[in-house]
Amino acid sequence: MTDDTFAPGLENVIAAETRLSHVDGEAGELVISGFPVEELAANATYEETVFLLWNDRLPDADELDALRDDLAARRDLADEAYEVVRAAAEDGADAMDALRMGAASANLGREDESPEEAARTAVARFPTVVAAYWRTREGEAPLSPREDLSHAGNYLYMLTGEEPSDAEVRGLETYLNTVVDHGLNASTFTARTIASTRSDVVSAATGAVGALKGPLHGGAPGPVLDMLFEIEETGDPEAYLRERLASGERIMGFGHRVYRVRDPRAAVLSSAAERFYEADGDGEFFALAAEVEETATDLLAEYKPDRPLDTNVEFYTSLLLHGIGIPRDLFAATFGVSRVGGWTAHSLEQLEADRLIRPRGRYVGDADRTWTPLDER
Ligand SMILES: CC(=O)SCCNC(=O)CCNC(=O)[C@H](O)C(C)(C)COP(=O)(O)OP(=O)(O)OC[C@H]1O[C@@H](n2cnc3c(N)ncnc32)[C@H](O)[C@@H]1OP(=O)(O)O
Ligand SMILES: O=C([O-])CC(=O)C(=O)O
Repeated sequence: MTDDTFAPGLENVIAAETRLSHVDGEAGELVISGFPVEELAANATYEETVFLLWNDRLPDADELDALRDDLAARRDLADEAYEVVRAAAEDGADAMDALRMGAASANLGREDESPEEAARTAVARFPTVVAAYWRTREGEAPLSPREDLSHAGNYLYMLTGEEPSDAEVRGLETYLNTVVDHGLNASTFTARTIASTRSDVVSAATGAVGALKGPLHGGAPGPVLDMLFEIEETGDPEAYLRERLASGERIMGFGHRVYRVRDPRAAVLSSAAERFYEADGDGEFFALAAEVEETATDLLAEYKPDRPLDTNVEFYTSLLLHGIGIPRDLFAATFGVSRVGGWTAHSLEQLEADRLIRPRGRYVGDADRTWTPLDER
């Protein structure tokens, strides 16, 4: 017997078993490989986080050194991959399109790698793709990755050409750890679907970039920052937000498929971000953002009383990344630089499960057409 239950958007459908992360949407809690996000985000390096996801335990000191060295040695792209990224930047592609093209080329010269090795190659090379794109777009030559810097530190170095401060590295690591994995979100589901066909990890990560790009998923933080600057200009958060809501627009950085309360990652990112604004004497901008958050949640309750809509991860992502100095146009791609850790771990888990993902559709088209020859239509 077949079950004809239709779940548009697959809402509440359990499509995989995973040990990687658990999202409790009612309580507003996120557990990543056994750790509350608050604990992991603030303490781990990104290398420790990906080790944890790939191995289901924390590394000891030797294992961590070995992973750091291995990732660092994989950072540089093949010349042909740099060409792809350069062509994308010179053609005016946005960062997510460039990342998709670069991701697809990330294992050039290494196509024979095992799934575990391909996972490391993808994680190691995503920052190089994004930084090479950015430098080219800014009219500067891409910088070679530095093996002596951490994953996060090297990404910042490749973007700016300067060695980042410890605070910037810690801020970025907190961000990368916070957003590395989040249940069966759209891009992760995409990666798992691709892996379920016994395809490869780099293909899975490349498809996932395409899913992350959309404004309902990873594309929101750029528009959040634009909104905050526009509100700073007008000086009237309530009037601005009312106008948006009255015209039926969605407020970026709010609402979530699973959370019915404030996304726990908002608190983690907000406290990491606040330090940068205070240190830079820009506390007023941070305070404005907090006022916008409060006003937006009040107005969302007024305009959408039937649906609890609260702050999601993207609101404070925009503030933290801006505070660290990541360019606005790279926010979504920097999300990809983190989430590739989750995508690769899910791909490995799905390869292990070895079950083709293939739901059904409910056919709502015509059922009784007869063919009309071309000259009679
Ligand atoms: C990392 C991430 O992916 S986090 C999400 C990042 N995306 C954003 O911030 C974009 C803004 N938010 C949204 O578009 C949505 O809240 C989503 C896509 C994240 C989740 O949406 P869904 O679970 O599909 O909720 P759904 O679309 O059913 O929304 C329910 C109702 O709330 C409204 N709503 C949801 N989010 C918002 C919002 N941010 N602003 C205004 N209204 C909203 C919808 O318009 C809908 O109203 P309706 O029933 O009157 O049509
Ligand atoms: O879980 C989701 O649907 C979206 C999200 O917050 C994420 O991918 O981090």
